Amino acid sequence: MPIKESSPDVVIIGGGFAGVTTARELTMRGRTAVLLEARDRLGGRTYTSDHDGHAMELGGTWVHPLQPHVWAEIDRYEVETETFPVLEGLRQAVVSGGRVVDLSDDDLTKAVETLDQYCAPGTTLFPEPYTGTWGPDPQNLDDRSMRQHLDTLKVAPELRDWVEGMCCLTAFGPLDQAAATELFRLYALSGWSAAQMLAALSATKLVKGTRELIGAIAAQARLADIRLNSPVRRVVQNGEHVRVELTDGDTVTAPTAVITLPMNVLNTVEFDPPLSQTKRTASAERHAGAGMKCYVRVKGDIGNVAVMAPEAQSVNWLVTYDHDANGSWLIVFAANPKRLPMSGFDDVAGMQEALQPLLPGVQVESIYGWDWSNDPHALGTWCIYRPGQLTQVLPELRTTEGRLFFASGDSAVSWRSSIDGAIESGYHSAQHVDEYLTAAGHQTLSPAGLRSPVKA
Ligand SMILES: Cc1cc2nc3c(=O)[nH]c(=O)nc-3n(C[C@H](O)[C@H](O)[C@H](O)COP(=O)(O)OP(=O)(O)OC[C@H]3O[C@@H](n4cnc5c(N)ncnc54)[C@H](O)[C@@H]3O)c2cc1C
Repeated sequence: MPIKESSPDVVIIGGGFAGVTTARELTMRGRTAVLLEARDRLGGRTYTSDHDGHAMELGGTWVHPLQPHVWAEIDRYEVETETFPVLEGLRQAVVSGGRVVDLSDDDLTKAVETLDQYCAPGTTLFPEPYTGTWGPDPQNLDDRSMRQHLDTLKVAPELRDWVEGMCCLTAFGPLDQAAATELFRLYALSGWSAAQMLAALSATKLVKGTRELIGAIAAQARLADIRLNSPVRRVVQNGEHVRVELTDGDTVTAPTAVITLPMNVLNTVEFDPPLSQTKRTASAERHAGAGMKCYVRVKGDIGNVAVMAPEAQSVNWLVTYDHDANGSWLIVFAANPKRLPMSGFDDVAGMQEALQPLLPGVQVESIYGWDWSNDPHALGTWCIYRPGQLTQVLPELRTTEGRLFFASGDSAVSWRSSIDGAIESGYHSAQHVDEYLTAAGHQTLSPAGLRSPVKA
């Protein structure tokens, strides 16, 4: 049915995990929705792409049982997971003092203990991390950057450089722009344990990719009319409804709308009346996540290796993804792509130069990745707040404005900046919309798929 003719209960803007979960949860409540997604695919900042025989994750990848919402979905749809990277025989190293220092098991234990030390304020700052609240902050840590907090760490250079590399991986942006509290929060969510945090952030992935999971959720959103290639340009609230205008001139009207746009993208859509000043300021300032993740094909079998590097290096982490007789695929993370001596994903020589400090002598054959920061529908990577944004921005990003409800991994209660957070926000937004519609007297449908097979 053309969008013009449909009259759903809700318009959902955005088809990432937040939007698709909202659509499914609304279906479960007998509510109809039109979901408008700008891209030609679902998934948003998760993107499983087939390349060289691999289902490569160009965006969100790692999931973990400590993340309750995504794990419940994995369990529900019986999605297969696998451990990654291959820990057995993994050579771990850190770039320190201009050389590659191999880390023994003892060294790694010390490095993880140093990370515990770095994250220790998370114990008092986030005593109940799953509630999205925070404790007293007499030292005003909310205003501290990761860089400033690193400067308080007095340890051996190799340990400091390893922890600095971890900060780069988490911030995925310049360390003076990322809030120290972001790492404390992840530590608290992981049971106040650096070892568990490392596992939560990089140990488990989906065998067939995140597309299998979002596909399973979308398949159950039976009362949602999911429209791809449907970029929204304007959202107008007037009287009894919300009118959503697409760039192609089409419109869709409903009593409510759920906005799942990334925080950095909010200002690219016109809202009438305008969104709150705090939401607009947050979107203009952006969060700090602006790094580059890509897959790099190198010559020869380099074995299973993971190398961490501090901020002075243009590449801050690499890990073997796979290898065969002819070569290996690496996953490469650069927290600050402006430091990279390369012009684009076709600049093999630039990437080869960037990798030398981590893997001396390595020869690069090709690069495969996605430029999230210049992607108009993302304008950044995962959401890492700047100093001060936790207290000044987060509660407001979730706040309903009239008939507009907000859901996003960027404003989730617990595992914000992850797939889990996006799913969690979808649960909440659907519940809030349903309550609103019920209070306003809108009847629910009995969705065909949910009707009881038992005849009275
Ligand atoms: C490189 C990278 C690595 C990551 N690694 C991990 C990881 O390992 N584990 C993890 O849990 N998380 C990871 N994340 C974070 C995770 O992917 C996100 O937090 C999560 O996917 C966000 O989901 P969302 O639905 O809130 O937002 P999005 O996925 O961004 O969805 C928003 C949707 O809105 C659409 N949209 C934008 N503008 C418009 C418009 N005008 N009209 C209509 N639609 C529009 C977008 O196209 C998009 O589909 C990573 C992210 C990146 C970028």
